[in-house]
Amino acid sequence: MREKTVFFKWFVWLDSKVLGGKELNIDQIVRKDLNEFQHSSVLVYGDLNDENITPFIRLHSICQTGDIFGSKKCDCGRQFEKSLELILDNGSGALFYLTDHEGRGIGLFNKALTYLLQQDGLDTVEANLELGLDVDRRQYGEAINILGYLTNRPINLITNNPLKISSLLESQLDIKEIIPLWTEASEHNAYYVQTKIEKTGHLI
Ligand SMILES: Nc1nc2c(ncn2[C@@H]2O[C@H](COP(=O)(O)OP(=O)(O)OP(=O)(O)O)[C@@H](O)[C@H]2O)c(=O)[nH]1
Repeated sequence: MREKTVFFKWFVWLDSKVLGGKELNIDQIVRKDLNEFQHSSVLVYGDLNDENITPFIRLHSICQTGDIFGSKKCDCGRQFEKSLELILDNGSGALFYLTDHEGRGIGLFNKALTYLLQQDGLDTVEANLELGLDVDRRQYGEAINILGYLTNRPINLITNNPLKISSLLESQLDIKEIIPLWTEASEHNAYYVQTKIEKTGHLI
């Protein structure tokens, strides 16, 4: 754990769909009840446009159980901490916290249902399928758009996920390097991590 205090810039955005597709001014926006919407946001460290540093970018999918409650069933919480450490060590970068990605896009309630199935021995992929849900329905377009406002420079992407990489490459982002993000496996998440490697093709 770091002792040093570090400063980030923090940005949150609003999808115009939430405003009924209308252009509203701030006075009109504050009077709307936006509480029912989960908003994603991004922490920015250093200067993303510094020509001497390629920023490290992490698109982190929300995981209430792992990131907030510290569940060891998955590796999400430790990945969150480690990606921030990588960004700090690099000197510039951004961590997007994507709130419509819970459970790889199936939502928290359905993720809880998959946990019940996993208790009966199904793996994390089989459990989604057993419920008739996609294995992964996450979209990255919103984060990619916001990243475009922050920088047009090449980036290094922190991930092991091949789907994430292909989505970003399809959107013409200039990715210089993929920064792997494995954390120490424990007896609690070994099956989860193994499933990521064997079934969803996460890169070793
Ligand atoms: N459906 C489902 N989702 C889970 C489960 N455990 C964690 N998640 C979600 O998985 C998402 C993270 O996906 P991961 O596969 O761990 O990692 P990734 O984002 O694909 O890849 P990296 O960029 O390498 O971290 C988060 O949204 C978690 O809420 C589970 O058992 N079932």
